Amino acid sequence: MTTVCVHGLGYVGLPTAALFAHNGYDVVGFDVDERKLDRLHRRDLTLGEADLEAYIVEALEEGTLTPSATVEPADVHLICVPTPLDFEAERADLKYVLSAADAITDVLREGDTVILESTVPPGTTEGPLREALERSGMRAGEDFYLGYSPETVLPGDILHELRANDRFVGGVDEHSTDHAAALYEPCIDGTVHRTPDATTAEFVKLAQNAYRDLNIGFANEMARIARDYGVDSRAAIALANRHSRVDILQPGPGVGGHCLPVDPLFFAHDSESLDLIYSARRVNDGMSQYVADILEAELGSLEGKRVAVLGVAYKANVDDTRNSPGLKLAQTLKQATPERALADGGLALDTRVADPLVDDESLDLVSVDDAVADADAIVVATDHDVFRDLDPAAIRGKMRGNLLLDTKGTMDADAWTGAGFDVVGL
Ligand SMILES: NC(=O)c1ccc[n+]([C@@H]2O[C@H](COP(=O)([O-])OP(=O)(O)OC[C@H]3O[C@@H](n4cnc5c(N)ncnc54)[C@H](O)[C@@H]3O)[C@@H](O)[C@H]2O)c1
Ligand SMILES: CC(=O)N[C@@H]1[C@@H](OP(=O)(O)OP(=O)(O)OC[C@H]2O[C@@H](n3ccc(=O)[nH]c3=O)[C@H](O)[C@@H]2O)O[C@H](CO)[C@@H](O)[C@@H]1O
Repeated sequence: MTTVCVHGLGYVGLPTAALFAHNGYDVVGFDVDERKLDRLHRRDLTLGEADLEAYIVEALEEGTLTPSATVEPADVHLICVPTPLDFEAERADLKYVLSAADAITDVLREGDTVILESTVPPGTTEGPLREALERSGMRAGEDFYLGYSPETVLPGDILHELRANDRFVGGVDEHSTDHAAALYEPCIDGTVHRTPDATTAEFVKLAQNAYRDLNIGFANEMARIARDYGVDSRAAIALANRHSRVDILQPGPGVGGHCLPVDPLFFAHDSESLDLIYSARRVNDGMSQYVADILEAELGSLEGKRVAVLGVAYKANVDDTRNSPGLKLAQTLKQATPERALADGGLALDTRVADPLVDDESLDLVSVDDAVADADAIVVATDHDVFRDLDPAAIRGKMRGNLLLDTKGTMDADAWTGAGFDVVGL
């Protein structure tokens, strides 16, 4: 039986380990975080995706997936470790990838395959990763196989996308590409595309996320322009999308998560040709200030006002707050009352933040009821289903004011207007 060692059991590595374990491979999951391994041994999974949790637990129960605190020799090593970006330097921090490579070097045998799945700047597999692995004394493409295959699953729908998405696989030579592709082919329903080389596969991953960030940036710019013309941006976008060659995404309070605000900037690692990519980042990052400006315009002034921000998960129906637009908006609002006004005896803006899906003591969250109590305005920053179930009349009864600023276009505007709200969107 082919043995696989997965390095890094996070959002990407754990589902991937389970995928291989369910498809006839004998999988060891290695992570440097012993608490994570402990939780896996106790079957304590909190991924927020029930079908995925069941799938992982099944692999653990069947013994085809074994969590391990040591790196084991294996026919295949899959690297799924973090690749943070140093925003100032615009350089990816490859220390986790290189430390995984060092660990692999200790157990690497002739004929083994190493595949990097983490998102990285183009050239990482052919360059630093290859160099680190060849310290074993073996040559990539000759003594062992080396390739890159990006993960493209959408958080919120990971199990389905893990099996359904097409995959891109590029090796440092043709044999490496073939070995890596043959590994994934029996496990997924999507097509495995062989890319000309590893660098192209790395590039494709970044292109996908940069394109999505750009498209959302365009939608956000449309929303700003539409407001200037008194046009409903979402209605206009829906109509524009009726054209078979137009597919504009939706405006919102910013682009959050672990990937879209970060990955496009990986292109800057060894290129100075970025332009639109920076513009999209600027537009998307500017949305929290834009939403704060709309709020101020609608309320007349922010001084002494109470605002409820609903939603700090970075997107609908997840509990992940990394690069959260809702948190950034709350932060922007907290800094919104000018010091001058405060010095003149003015009152600061009181912002209260709620998200029933997020359980994080460091965030100072309150319940939705507490957030809206005596509030002048509600700003919806995440399109969770639970917010659509809120009762507008009951909420109106608790509030001082009647403004609903729905940045995601998710609430039933007629129902909220009917309950006495002024509903404003992006
Ligand atoms: N989260 C996503 O939706 C997503 C999707 C596609 C690609 N990616 C990319 O996949 C990579 C992993 O992301 P993630 O979200 O799974 O990260 P994560 O933080 O959830 O998990 C990474 C895991 O790696 C472990 N780790 C760190 N160094 C290690 C080492 N040397 N050896 C073994 N384990 C180590 C950490 O303890 C952690 O458990 C990143 O490059 C990310 O950009 C993420
Ligand atoms: C190309 C692509 O599809 N990549 C996906 C992406 O996953 P993600 O979860 O980060 O992506 P999104 O769901 O797009 O959310 C991001 C933010 O954009 C906001 N948004 C979204 C749509 C819209 O119309 N208007 C918006 O404003 C949303 O609220 C949220 O804040 O990266 C993963 C890791 O690389 C990939 O694996 C995964 O395939």
